[in-house]
Amino acid sequence: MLSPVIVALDFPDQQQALRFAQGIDPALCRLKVGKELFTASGPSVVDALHQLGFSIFLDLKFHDIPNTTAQACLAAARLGVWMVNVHASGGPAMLDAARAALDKCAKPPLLIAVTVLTSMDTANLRAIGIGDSPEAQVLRLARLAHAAGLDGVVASPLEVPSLRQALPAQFQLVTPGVRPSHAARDDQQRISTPADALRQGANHLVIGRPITQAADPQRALEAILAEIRPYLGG
Ligand SMILES: O=C(O)c1cc(=O)[nH]c(=O)n1[C@@H]1O[C@H](COP(=O)(O)O)[C@@H](O)[C@H]1O
Repeated sequence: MLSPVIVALDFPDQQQALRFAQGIDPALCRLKVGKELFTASGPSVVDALHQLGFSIFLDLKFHDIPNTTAQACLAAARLGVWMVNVHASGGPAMLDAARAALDKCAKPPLLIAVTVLTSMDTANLRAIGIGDSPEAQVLRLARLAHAAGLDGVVASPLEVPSLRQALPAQFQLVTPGVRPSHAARDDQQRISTPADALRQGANHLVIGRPITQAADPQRALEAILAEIRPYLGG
């Protein structure tokens, strides 16, 4: 089974991340290395996770001038990761530069754009000068990302239906803010269950604390997979 679950490895250091990863079957999920873990441990954690057999989403959400972003994407590609991301709000020139840089790679990682963070709601958007709803802003940024030739976007599960309608089927939808019905919401605002996200057309589910903080993470992962099995293609 090609699992849609990407476990967010939000740990403070490599030792804790590897201890967690050693208790998880790489056939059941991919792993996401984000800012906390990568800042603490650097590329060595990516190498170690590759050696354990995991595919890695390097989630550093690059957002900078086009040249800097493009070079950062290339550096990520050299680590052999499966997926990298940038902020769509970096604008068309930045997205084009990231795409052009990765197109030079023999085997480029998937290039994904973050739209509106799942921790943001209408009030937060208004506070940074955006009067549109999260859904309208997500759609605008996703169209920009698609026009620049990116492989997909990160958005909350709540926007998946409108994104699926507006963009081609092969455009990848990566959804954090996913919570099994029994789990705490934490700091996420725009959430849904794993089954709902897939039913609406999400391709990949990013799930952190409901798995990483579980008493038995492998069991928590298996329970989520059992819940979503009816919605998996193939
Ligand atoms: O790019 C992401 O992965 C991301 C984008 C977003 O809009 N919201 C979001 O929560 N994430 C990431 O998804 C993960 C969610 O973790 P949990 O809230 O613990 O499930 C974290 O690692 C976030 O950095």
